[in-house]
Amino acid sequence: MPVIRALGNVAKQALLAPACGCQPLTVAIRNISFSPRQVTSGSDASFHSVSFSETDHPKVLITGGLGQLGVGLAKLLRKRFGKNNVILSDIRKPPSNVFHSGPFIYSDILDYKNLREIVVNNRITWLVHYSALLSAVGEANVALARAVNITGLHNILDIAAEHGLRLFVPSTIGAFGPTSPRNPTPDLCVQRPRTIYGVSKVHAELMGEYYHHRYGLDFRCLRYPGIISADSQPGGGTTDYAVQIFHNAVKTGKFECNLKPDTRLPMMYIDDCLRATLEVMEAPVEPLRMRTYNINAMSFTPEELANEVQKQLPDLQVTYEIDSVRQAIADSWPMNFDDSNARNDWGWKHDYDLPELVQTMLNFIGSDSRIAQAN
Ligand SMILES: NC(=O)c1ccc[n+]([C@@H]2O[C@H](COP(=O)([O-])OP(=O)(O)OC[C@H]3O[C@@H](n4cnc5c(N)ncnc54)[C@H](O)[C@@H]3O)[C@@H](O)[C@H]2O)c1
Ligand SMILES: C[C@@H](O)[C@H](N)C(=O)O
Repeated sequence: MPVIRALGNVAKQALLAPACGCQPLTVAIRNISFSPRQVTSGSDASFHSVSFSETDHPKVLITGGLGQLGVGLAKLLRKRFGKNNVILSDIRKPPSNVFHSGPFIYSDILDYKNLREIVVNNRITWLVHYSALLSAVGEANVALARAVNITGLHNILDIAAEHGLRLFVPSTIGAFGPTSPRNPTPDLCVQRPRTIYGVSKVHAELMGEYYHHRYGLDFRCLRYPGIISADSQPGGGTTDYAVQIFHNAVKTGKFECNLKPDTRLPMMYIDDCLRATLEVMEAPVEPLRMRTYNINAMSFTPEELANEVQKQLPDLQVTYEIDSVRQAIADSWPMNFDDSNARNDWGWKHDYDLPELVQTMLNFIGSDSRIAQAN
């Protein structure tokens, strides 16, 4: 493949002569949807040029879509872009309501060719990469977390660069560690997390930004706080207690918390999180001074959350049985998140503070359990 070899030579020259600057190379690469994997492997794959008119809706693929966040995001994006323009994917079997609500496809992010086939056959233009092992589950299975969160991400980056996709990868408050400023934590500061989850997310931030600067990849990343949702279960994180308390409060009136009562962490209601994701994906390029932004809504401790729930359900009894792994993780994470750059650059604004969050969660779970009892 002479074109690929020629590109490889250009890339080598650019690396050997950094004084020339990489901008011309970046522009050339961007225009032909260059994939670093194609050049280094010398594969026979052809280049793809994806052109869409301004009025076309994006064609979106969501990986890891059956977790806490993916189904809600698919619903939001389908409302905006049309049901068939948003494909959910995962390695798990979808429940029937999800299967019947729009396109679903099997996709293992560790299988590069399968991913490429899906992107090509469905003419994907936006990729939302949700697959991951979260903080607590990751510590219990470091090898798998490393494979999914790091090797999987490499596949995603290469596919996105190769096919000129707009790529969203969420990061997290977990991308910070005990040596980061914790109250508040700004966008740019020391990031030395102590979990495989955090390490893999810092890696994702850096690799995405590198691909953006080096190859022109349209990479967008938000660092989410702990996300709280009523109709989807968290996948094994440190902030899961803040979801479980609502279910237990409604169903049993008792909750055993696995974090200490004064553990303060940034949190957000799922509707705010998903709206932020859509907004940053739709944002024009010009105001995006950075490619990775903190977003925040509120910060609270288990005790403060319990007090707010008890305003509605005064009989709720909360006890504490500390999980040492989760506690150590939480103690190394931000207590308050500084998201002023997101607010200034692309207009981020949250809707839900603690009282609205609690009211909304209890309404949702309460009505859900009343329906279940009636059936
Ligand atoms: N939920 C939160 O509080 C939160 C906070 C910050 C960041 N995030 C990030 O948002 C994203 C979505 O989070 P979530 O809470 O929905 O996660 P989750 O753990 O609930 O779901 C992750 C999904 O990834 C899938 N998956 C695992 N291995 C896979 C593979 N090899 N190929 C394809 N899919 C695979 C799982 O089956 C699962 O459905 C993650 O990247 C997470 O790090 C979440
Ligand atoms: C904070 C977030 O990344 C996830 N909910 C976790 O606790 O692991």
